[in-house]
Amino acid sequence: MADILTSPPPPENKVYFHSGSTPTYRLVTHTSAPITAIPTLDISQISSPDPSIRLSLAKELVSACSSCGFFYLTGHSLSPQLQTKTFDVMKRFFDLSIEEKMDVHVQKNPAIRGYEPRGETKLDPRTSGDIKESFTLGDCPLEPEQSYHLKTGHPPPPSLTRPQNIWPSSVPWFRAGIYEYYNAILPIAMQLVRLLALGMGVDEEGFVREFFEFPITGMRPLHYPPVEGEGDGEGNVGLGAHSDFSYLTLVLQTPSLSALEVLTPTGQWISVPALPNTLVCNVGQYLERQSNGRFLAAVHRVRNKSGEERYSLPFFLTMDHDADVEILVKDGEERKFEDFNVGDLYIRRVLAARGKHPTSIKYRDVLESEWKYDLLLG
Ligand SMILES: O=C(O)CCC(=O)C(=O)O
Ligand SMILES: [Fe+2]
Repeated sequence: MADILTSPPPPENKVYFHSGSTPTYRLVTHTSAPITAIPTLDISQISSPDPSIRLSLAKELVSACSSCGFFYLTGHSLSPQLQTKTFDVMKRFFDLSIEEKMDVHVQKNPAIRGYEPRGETKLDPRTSGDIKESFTLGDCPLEPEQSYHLKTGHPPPPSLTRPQNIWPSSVPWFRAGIYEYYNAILPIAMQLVRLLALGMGVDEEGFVREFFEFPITGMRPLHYPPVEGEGDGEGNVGLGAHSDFSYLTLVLQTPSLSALEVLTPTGQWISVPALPNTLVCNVGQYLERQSNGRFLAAVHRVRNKSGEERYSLPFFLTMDHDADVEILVKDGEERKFEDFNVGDLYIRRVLAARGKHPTSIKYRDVLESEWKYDLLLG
């Protein structure tokens, strides 16, 4: 079945963006009232013994995911100290010399993770490249910080012979600092998953067991230098318009700067300024699919016109790479997506998004239907 987002575009009322592989567009609707700001979900009462409080949070979350696909998250357990320390760690990393950073360049890692300098990616083809630098890491059963054995009850697969992340060995504080944040944000993302399950009317425990035992995760420290100009064309896009290749994304951004912009369902770009002690969260393509399009993988971009250096840290939660996902089609609803295997979909998107990487080149002549998540392991 054709993916609704990649079938031939109608003549007007559409916005183009990058979805990880093929050029994609989204129709602009004119039916709902315009959204001028994203909603806020305050989860400070998430552990309340009163089930009605959790249920009402779950309903708020479902409403945020279906109305705009983006929301602010407050009342979470990330301490202000950890947030400050994490920004410090990111700044120190990006302040290293380009030679030191290129030592962990993404091309040196078969698992397609590592450092990417300014201008190397181009999510919007009209630009000369995204004006940001980044460092990508992700799930790895071999890295002790991720407690694979504890989470799954079994040791890492013996076929896995080397770690999937690469780390700059001369600056151990970077790995330590990034993992401190990773291990604080993952449980918050899982709190949202449980709320979503409750909100969608499925059994929470079963949902987590089936899809989130040792999920695909990604984290990407980002540095955006300031850019000039009003237009969204060449030269001034930090990160081009895209929807996320995740289930849920939680972003920490430099406090008090405005740079992130979200495309509302009615087609307006709205600013999502950083608020103190507040995360920005969004629905990714996996959740959009699983929910049969009821939840929106909202399109967003970054333009840092603040005149200051901006740092941000998205945490991308996906699902277990071996999970088979059935689309939750409601009675009377038209099915919009095919059921899918998480790892197969993931690898297709990753290879397409990094076409010049040695791993992508190696598998270029292999049938796409034969690509498996294991490509990243080996
Ligand atoms: O920098 C940000 O605020 C957002 C980053 C983002 O959208 C991404 O990495 O997918
Ligand atoms: Fe994104």
